[in-house]
Amino acid sequence: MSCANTCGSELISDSRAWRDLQDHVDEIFNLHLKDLMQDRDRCKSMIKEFDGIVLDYSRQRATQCTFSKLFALARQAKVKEKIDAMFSGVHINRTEDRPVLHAALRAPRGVKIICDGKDVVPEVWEVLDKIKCFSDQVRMGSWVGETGKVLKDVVAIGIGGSYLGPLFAYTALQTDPEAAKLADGRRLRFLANVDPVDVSIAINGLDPETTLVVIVSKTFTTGETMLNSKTMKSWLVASLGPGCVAKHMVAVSTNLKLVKEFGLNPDNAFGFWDWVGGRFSVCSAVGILPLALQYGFPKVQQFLEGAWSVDYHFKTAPLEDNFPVLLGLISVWNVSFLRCPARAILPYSQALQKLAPHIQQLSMESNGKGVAMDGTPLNYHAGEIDFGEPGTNGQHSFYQLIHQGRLIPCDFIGIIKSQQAVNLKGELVSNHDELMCNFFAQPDALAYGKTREEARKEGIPEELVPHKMFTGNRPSLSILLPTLDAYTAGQLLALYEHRIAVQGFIWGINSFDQWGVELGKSLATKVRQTMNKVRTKGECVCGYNYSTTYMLNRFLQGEITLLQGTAFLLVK
Ligand SMILES: O=P(O)(O)OC[C@H]1O[C@H](O)[C@H](O)[C@@H](O)[C@@H]1O
Repeated sequence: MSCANTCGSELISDSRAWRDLQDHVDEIFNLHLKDLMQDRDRCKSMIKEFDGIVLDYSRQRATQCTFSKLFALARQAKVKEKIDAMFSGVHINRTEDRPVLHAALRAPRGVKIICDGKDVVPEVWEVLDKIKCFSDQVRMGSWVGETGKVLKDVVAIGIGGSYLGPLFAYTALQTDPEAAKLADGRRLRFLANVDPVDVSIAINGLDPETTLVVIVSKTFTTGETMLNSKTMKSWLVASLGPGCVAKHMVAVSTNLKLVKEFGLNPDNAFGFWDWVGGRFSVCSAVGILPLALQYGFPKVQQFLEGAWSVDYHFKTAPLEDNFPVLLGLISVWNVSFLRCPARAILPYSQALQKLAPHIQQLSMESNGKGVAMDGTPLNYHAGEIDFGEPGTNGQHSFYQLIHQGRLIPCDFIGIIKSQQAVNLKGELVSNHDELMCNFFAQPDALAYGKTREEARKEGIPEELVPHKMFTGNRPSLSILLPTLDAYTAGQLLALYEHRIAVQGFIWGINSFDQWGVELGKSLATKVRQTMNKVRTKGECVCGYNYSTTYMLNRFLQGEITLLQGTAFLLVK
């Protein structure tokens, strides 16, 4: 029974557009991609270009009729109206009563984006101008450390949305020749995990005299970031004295009160706003400050321009030509109708190695929800499991499952002109062409497969035929970018950000909160108190179930065993 009948609430699954798609699934299950790919007109209608990006979604298990039905679903879910509401500063993050305006972070000067009666773009540029000024000073050596040395190394402390997006962008530009030149002599490290091992990796080879620490935390309360910040502060102070903090530590946060309480000068803080969700904050000071310190502000501005190009397209293009809408609809089709549990993100570029980890948070934290906006439990799955690796590494790892195991729609991302050209004499193709051969081969291998007859024709022994045949009919889409630079990295970021929002708009969920991460955090607080009492007062572990009590005791006693073991070794 649909919820509409029991509690007066409408889920998208109650709509005719949804049921129409459900009825259409069997028709699609009877078709094979190898046949669909014969239809040139169909393929032609499923290849689109926008601002240098080529999107080919002809290898989706879908016909033109499927897409008409998907557009009807988008209209039913009021996707266009929701996009407009987002760009107009409506509080679409209803559970937190906040607007969702990360697009305003990359709006060019002069564009007006009104939020609660106020144009937010001038405030955005005030912070960007401050970042430009500060990063120029540090890079040019007019802002120096406690002992007068240039601060050539940066450690950016932050986790989740205050880490993954900036890391993606940093890595994408690291091997871009122009960006690399701008970063010459500088190092940017990220410190996310509260694991002391991560601290030791972050500071390995760094000198406190030449290191600037940037604390990045939207709330300035995240346990991991706060402990790492204190650890880094003590590392700096131990060698440079307490007065060094003003020159060696700055912060990015929406909570400037807590920044001050931490002991930082508010002048050394770069603000942003509640209307920027953590995982959507790459284009705020969260990403822009560390990236500008590494690559210089003008380079990072190109990243903002690339993202804005997609923002503007998303806001203005009709549904049928709108890349994020198309991508979002494809994912809804695969998850909710073809029942695919996951999505593989497969960039054929080593520089995009941190794309999948960023999308994991962006997508799974946004759409991993069980109730609709009004609290009604969903009777369909929202969200998917995102994972991926750069090609061809993934091919030698998990592609087996994608070719012969589970049905996993794949995003293939290719680059026309590599950041690094290597052309060896005597080789059939250049190294980048070699990489891209795989980008072109894999989608067809997945779509066409290999029949029993084809396997037999190859002379494969009969008993091995079932093992060496491929069912095919496995969906993928391909995105081809002209090059990988700051601009296209920004485009790619915005494409995924908006695609994920579209999925949430259709599923009727709130993609902009993340209450699901809270429960584990609050239980950890209880464990922290227990650990402290056991270690400092010798109290016993109590108030937990048998399993947790056992494991906690084992952990707490383990240290003693280890110490005894060490002592034994010493005695020996
Ligand atoms: O930026 P912060 O406030 O430190 O938050 C860092 C991260 O922690 C939380 O647990 C959330 O799940 C993330 O969405 C957030 O990005």
